[in-house]
Formats: sequence, C-alpha cells, structure tokens
Amino acid sequence: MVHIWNDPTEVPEDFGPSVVTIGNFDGVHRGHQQVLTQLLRTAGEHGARSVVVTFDPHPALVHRPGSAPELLMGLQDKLDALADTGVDAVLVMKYNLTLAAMTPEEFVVNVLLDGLHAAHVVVGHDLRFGVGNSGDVGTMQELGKKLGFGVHVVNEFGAEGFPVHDDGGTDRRCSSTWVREALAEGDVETAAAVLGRPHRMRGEVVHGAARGRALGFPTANLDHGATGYVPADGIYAGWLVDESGTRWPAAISVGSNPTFDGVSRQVEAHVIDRPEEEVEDFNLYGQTVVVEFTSRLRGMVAYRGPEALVEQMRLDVAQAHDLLLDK
Ligand SMILES: Cc1cc2nc3c(=O)[nH]c(=O)nc-3n(C[C@H](O)[C@H](O)[C@H](O)COP(=O)(O)O)c2cc1C
Ligand SMILES: Nc1ncnc2c1ncn2[C@@H]1O[C@H](COP(=O)(O)OP(=O)(O)O)[C@@H](O)[C@H]1O
Repeated sequence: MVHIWNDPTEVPEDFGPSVVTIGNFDGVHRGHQQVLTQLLRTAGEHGARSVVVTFDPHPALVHRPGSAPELLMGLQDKLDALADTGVDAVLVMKYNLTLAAMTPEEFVVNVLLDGLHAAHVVVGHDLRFGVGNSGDVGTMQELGKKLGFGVHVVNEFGAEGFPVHDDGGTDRRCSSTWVREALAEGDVETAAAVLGRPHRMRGEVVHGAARGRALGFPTANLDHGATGYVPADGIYAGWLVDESGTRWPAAISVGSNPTFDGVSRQVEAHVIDRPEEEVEDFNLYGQTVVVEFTSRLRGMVAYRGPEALVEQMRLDVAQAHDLLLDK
C-alpha cells in the first residue's frame, strides 16, 4: 500500500533512504510516467524507497488564480494514478506563499533531506523549483554535489507512434497542455493516448431536471464541484465507475442540453444495457462516481423536441454498446 503524507512531519523517523521526484504531475501522463518509471528503477538499484513530492493546490492556482489552466485531474485521481505506478509513498505538500518563498536549497534540505532522507533525486529535464522558480536541473545537480545526493535527469518523452493531431506531427512531447488541447476539442482518443489511460472526471451524483427517466434514458448527473477537465460539449462512450468499484458501460453527455433550453453545463452518464424494469432499483444519487471518456460519438445538438432527441439517443446507446462491449 502506498503511504500518503500531507506534511514532512508525518514521515516516520526511520523512513528511507529514499529516491524522490518532485512535480505537479497534472494528468500523470506518459511523460510523467517515464519519470516515475526511472524513479522506481533507481530506487530498485539502491534498495531505497520511492517517493513522489507533489503540491496541492496546484501552484498556478496560488500564483495566478485568475488565469490558471483548468486542471486535468483532482487530487484523488492524481493519487490513484501515482499509486498505480507502484511508488512507495506520496508527500502532498500544502502549497502556499510560505512554501513558495523557500529557496531551492531550503526546499531540498527541509523536505527532501530532513523530511524524506533522500539519497537520490530523479527529475524531468525541465524542472523548476524554489522561490520564483529560481532552481532548475543545474541547481539540483550543484546541491547534490554539495549536500551528497545523486541526481538523475530524465529527458523529454515524445509520442512517436501515437495517433496524434491533424498537423501530422508524431513527435510532440507528452504534456498536460497537449491533453488539455485534445479535450477542448473533444478528442478523448488523443487524450487517452497521451495520458496512457482514458481521461476521467469524478463527482457526486446529484439530481438533474428529472427528465431522464421520462425520456427512457435516466442519467447520473455530476455535481458542479466535480473534478477533472470537462471535455468539449458532445456525446461520448465511456464508463461509469460506482462507489463499489463496479464499472458500467455508459453513454455520456456534456453540455447544456439545448433541446430543453438548458443554460448550465452538465456532465451526465446514462448506464447502458440496464433492464428497464430495474430502473427504480438502480440508484446512484449521493455516490461519488468516476466517469471515463473513451470515444467521442458526436456533438451536442438542439433538437426540435424530445422525440427527435430520443431517436438519436437510441442510436448513441447502440453505438456506445458496439464500441465498449463488442470486441
Ligand atoms: C446519449 C445521450 C445523448 C444526448 N444528446 C443530447 C443532445 O443532442 N441534445 C440535448 O439537448 N441533450 C442531449 N442529451 C441530454 C438530455 O437532454 C438529458 O439527459 C435529459 O434532458 C435529462 O436531463 P436530466 O438528467 O437533467 O433529467 C443527451 C443525453 C444522453 C444520455
Ligand atoms: N441506466 C441508468 N443510468 C444512469 N442512472 C440511472 C440509470 N437507471 C437509474 N438511474 C438513476 O436515476 C437517476 C437519474 O434519473 P433522471 O430522471 O435522469 O433524473 P435526474 O434529472 O435527477 O438526473 C440517476 O441519478 C440514478 O440514480
């Protein structure tokens, strides 16, 4: 089991020696995964423990609250994705102006050495850390020499062989920005290729306009505090994972439901292939669920009325079924 700490004081005295990496890891995409693989390799070579130091909230939200990018994932999904890589521990540092004011050396001494007993540090080539982002890979290497720890730098990870953008480029480096751009276009397939897994949102199932059942397509609506980047408006095939961990195939709708003059943007998932007579027994309200986006089906359309919408929804569900279940 992975250890999750929220402060260096929670790290047991006898923990270590460790190999540590630092970063925001928004998305835990394939580039991040390269760094994490190296972290585990270095830890294995030295019989040391592997630790990820990450920050919450995301530094951009503290420094540029008005213009920070929408995050790809909430903290829970980040911790899950980090745990999936097999690291021994994650230290989630509370990010605030006090932490931001630490010099690179203070950060290394207080957090990595005194807190985590780091013997090695594994970092991406574009590392920036310490007050005003003043530290980089060179700074880390100098501190390593001075204070006696090893530094391993991981190079860019491209996406050769991946299905990518229509500009034909196949060598774009994996990045959170790329995933955001793909999702903003509804291209959840490219997002999944860069992430190494489907994009997901997580939220509580709340009451919607109570129209779904009447239409014959009840939907679990995510609350407005749901985490995870909201992909472009449209209809998707994917999965709903309930609180018990059961994965249900789903047709997912993102948008303001213009057929009904809706105004607020909803993310809602209709679990497909459920027997109609069991609708009353299938209750997701109040549960915190995950919605995974695997394929885009079409854009959001303002239909003239519910009949035309229902006709299209039947086709969407059949298409989702074929994509998700007919292998
Ligand atoms: C597969 C699927 C496709 C949908 N497509 C559209 C659409 O094209 N246009 C639209 O206005 N609403 C669309 N919706 C959203 C419905 O309008 C919405 O689910 C319905 O009004 C029920 O809303 P409620 O959950 O708030 O009761 C779609 C929903 C699903 C599940
Ligand atoms: N196949 C299904 N997919 C999604 N939710 C379902 C399904 N069957 C029953 N439900 C339940 O019905 C609720 C949705 O009913 P609906 O009439 O769409 O109301 P609301 O407007 O509150 O979304 C869901 O939150 C869930 O508890």
